[in-house]
Amino acid sequence: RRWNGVSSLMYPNDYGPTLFRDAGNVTFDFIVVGGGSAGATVAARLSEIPEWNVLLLEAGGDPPANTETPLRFSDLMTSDVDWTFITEPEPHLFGGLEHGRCQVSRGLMLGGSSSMNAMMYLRGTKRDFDEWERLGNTGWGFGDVLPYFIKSENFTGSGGRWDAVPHGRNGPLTVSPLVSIDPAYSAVADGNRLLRLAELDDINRFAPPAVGYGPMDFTVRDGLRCSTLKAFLLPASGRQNLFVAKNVRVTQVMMQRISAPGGRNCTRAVGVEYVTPSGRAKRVYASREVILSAGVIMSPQILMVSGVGPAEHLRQHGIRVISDLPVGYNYQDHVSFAGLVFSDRKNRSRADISRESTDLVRATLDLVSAGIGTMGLTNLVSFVDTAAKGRADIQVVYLRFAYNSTRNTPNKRSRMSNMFGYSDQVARLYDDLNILSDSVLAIPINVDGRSTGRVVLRSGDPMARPKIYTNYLSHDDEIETLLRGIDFVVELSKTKPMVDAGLVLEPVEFPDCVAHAWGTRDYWVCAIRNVGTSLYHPVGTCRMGPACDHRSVVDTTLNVKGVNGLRVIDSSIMPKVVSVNTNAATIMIAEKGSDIIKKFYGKLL
Ligand SMILES: Cc1cc2nc3c(=O)[nH]c(=O)nc-3n(C[C@H](O)[C@H](O)[C@H](O)COP(=O)(O)OP(=O)(O)OC[C@H]3O[C@@H](n4cnc5c(N)ncnc54)[C@H](O)[C@@H]3O)c2cc1C
Repeated sequence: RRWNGVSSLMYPNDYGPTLFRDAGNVTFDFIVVGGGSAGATVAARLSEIPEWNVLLLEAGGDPPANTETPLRFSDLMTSDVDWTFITEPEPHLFGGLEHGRCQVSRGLMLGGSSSMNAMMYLRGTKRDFDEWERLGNTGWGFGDVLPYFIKSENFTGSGGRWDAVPHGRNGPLTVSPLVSIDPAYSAVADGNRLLRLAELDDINRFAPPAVGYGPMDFTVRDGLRCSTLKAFLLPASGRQNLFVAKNVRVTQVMMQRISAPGGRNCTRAVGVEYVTPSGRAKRVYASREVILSAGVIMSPQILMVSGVGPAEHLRQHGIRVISDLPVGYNYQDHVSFAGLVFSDRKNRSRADISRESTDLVRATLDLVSAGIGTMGLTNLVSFVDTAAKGRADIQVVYLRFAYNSTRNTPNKRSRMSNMFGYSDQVARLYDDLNILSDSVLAIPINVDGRSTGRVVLRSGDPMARPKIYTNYLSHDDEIETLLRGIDFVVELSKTKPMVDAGLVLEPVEFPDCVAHAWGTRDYWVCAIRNVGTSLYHPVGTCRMGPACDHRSVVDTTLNVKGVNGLRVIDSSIMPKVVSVNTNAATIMIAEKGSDIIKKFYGKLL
């Protein structure tokens, strides 16, 4: 076992070397592919059944120590533990992003994206899950999924924050209300109130629907990140029946034609092929099931190279078709606009700015070392109903960048390029402001989008990265929603608390949009298309649906249609993206998926 430098964690043993020696002779009951938000949870839950042997194969290794400190989460982006997928160029999009493409970060390590995300714990609304049910997914309505959110959760809030209806205390996933000492917190909150937003003390309380502003809860334990690795996998890793192999890239699911009773033939998943860290191809077998939890990009890729996907597309790449399914379609995400930058205390002397900024960073990090959770200003969120639909269509998150910090990153690229995929030219606009004072970004996110994109194979080679077409903003009303989100932030900038606090909205002019005057509608439309980007919530590429639904890949028990012994359990099964960040809903899917499997084999107590 290996010690983690920041906390006293010991990561699971690497079963890989033993597996590579014995492969061919070993069969497991279940093979779980990918140890991310979903996969780590599924592997841990299935291994609760002592007579099941569970093998977890993860392409990455242990998370580095800097994954632990919440405020440092953006250091991980585009690092060695990020897959850093890049989309294809698309007309009218991404002009201000590097190479005209959009970055899609995903964790490449145990815990997957839960080891690199911003830890915001938001579940989604009642309406989100009732919509899944309305689409034919019986058993996935709000009343069905709520118990699984509660089952996971160890909510640390007390006093007025404890509410036994939506929250749980007995689960492994620590969810904590955080503390912020950032002075901008109250200015932004007071500004929100003046814009007639209600103050919410618990955004995961589902009635009434969350429209308003308030503090978020985070997957943070004692001031440090609580990934699914930490919550689920580590406590289970002493079990004799759970085997975790690291740095193992699964390339394909192995299928076998079998004769079923009654003379019917069917196809069954019998194991996986994988590549060892030294590049050798190997096989390992599963007697019961293979479970794909490789996430929204890689689960569809593995399916397609294994013969499960759109028939014509597979044939184009010379792949024999086993089940003709719409794998890779229904790519859904939340488009965000990080082009609204406030300078903080710019009118002060440079020496004062530098000292105050350093003091705030130090005091905030001292909270972490005292075991107190903080994400600074990021603790705060707004959900705005910009079109009076009775539900939020815009989420606004607020991020502070300390004075002269955006250029100081581990990989020497601007933090703006690492976080948002900005081109050097665009990132420089932010860096130039940041050497004058702290910067505060208010980022409107469209949580009510309709566009769907697609993940397709680049080639039949399983090691090739798939192509991603986002198709963002293909409906005009999606631009309108973001425009109203921008309006909200512009109005916020004019409120007295913001003005008094010295938070000044800067006229950041993106080079491709200088034909329009900053602040005009035409300017914002141009800017949205130019630098509008992912906030890393893509889902949906192995869509769940009822048996008769030709748009879906898995049924409501998460079985891949047309193949026995193969399920997908991760964020890719969402039929529709939830209207908030996607980690909590993914963990819920993993919890419910694990119970579905236990029930199928008569093991659910
Ligand atoms: C930078 C960032 C910030 C985010 N912030 C938030 C937030 O604050 N709150 C929130 O709710 N959501 C957030 N999200 C989104 C959320 O983390 C994801 O929706 C969620 O983690 C997805 O879970 P998953 O299990 O589907 O995939 P992942 O967690 O990505 O797991 C997939 C795993 O499979 C492994 N894998 C892939 N291919 C293979 C293969 N061929 N062989 C073996 N292993 C493989 C990967 O390495 C990875 O470990 C963020 C995401 C990112 C990237």
